[in-house]
Amino acid sequence: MPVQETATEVLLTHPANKDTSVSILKYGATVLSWKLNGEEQLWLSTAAKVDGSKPVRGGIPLVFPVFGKNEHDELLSKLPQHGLARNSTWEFLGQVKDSPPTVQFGLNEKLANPELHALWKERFNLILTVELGDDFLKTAIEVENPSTARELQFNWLFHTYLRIPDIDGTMVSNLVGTKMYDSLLKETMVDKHPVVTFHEEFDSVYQNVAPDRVVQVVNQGKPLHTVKRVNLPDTVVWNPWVEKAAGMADFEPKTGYKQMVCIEPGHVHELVHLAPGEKWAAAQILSKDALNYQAI
Ligand SMILES: O=P(O)(O)OC[C@H]1O[C@H](O)[C@H](O)[C@@H](O)[C@@H]1O
Repeated sequence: MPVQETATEVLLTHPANKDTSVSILKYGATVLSWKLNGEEQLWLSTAAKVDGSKPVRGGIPLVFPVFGKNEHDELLSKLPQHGLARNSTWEFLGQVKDSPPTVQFGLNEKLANPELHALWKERFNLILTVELGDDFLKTAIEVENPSTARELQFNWLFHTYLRIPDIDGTMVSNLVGTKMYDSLLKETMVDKHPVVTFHEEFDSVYQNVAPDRVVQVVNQGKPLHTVKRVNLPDTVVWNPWVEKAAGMADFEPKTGYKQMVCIEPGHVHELVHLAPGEKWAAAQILSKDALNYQAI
């Protein structure tokens, strides 16, 4: 059975390879696991809540309509960090394609977590499409503004926790020369490092990354993850390191920061402005490609 649904999750198995699968929690429409030929590609905290009591720590949480905390926008500033999509239960819309197996989930203002929607009373229709290829995982989002009168303003981001063997010896490529906002220093600069490496907490928003730049996570010279973006200009890179991991109750094991790096394609530096009746679409594609140094 390529698609199995339980009360809380949807599991897709590739018809040509039973060891390639993806599981999605209806809460947050959060991808919890993506196995490629039996090998897990995503990091999920062993203390992650999957009972709907809080957003999932790991996998691919969905960030909408605000990334981080917005201090300026009159409407968005009332929402908690990262908005309401990751803490709302989405509707499973079913399978839309057999090959590769593809499913959809939907969220709108009626289904959204009512306490959070009360803080941001906009109308919206979201459709998440998850496609399990034999060598890739594609997550695509469509946002519709159903209002006939009001513009919809939002951020979107796929908060992807990638699994790595060790943060030492791991680097992230193809971001050199890109303007970045260092969220820890609260400074904007151009990253001149040929690759990103990790020695302490790292939290930066790379802005307007050229659309053809393919971000790769490389460990000991071996390309582990390739992240492609469709209509997502920004990329957040995050590793919490020792102290931040220690401060998160749902982050376990505490040494787990060594086994993960978040590469988060999004539209977060600026808001998307969506006119009444209009749609906006974007996607992330994860794969394991050969090394491709586009910029050093
Ligand atoms: O703890 P959360 O609300 O899930 O946020 C986790 C992280 O998300 C993003 O990567 C931000 O850039 C970080 O500043 C934040 O700490």
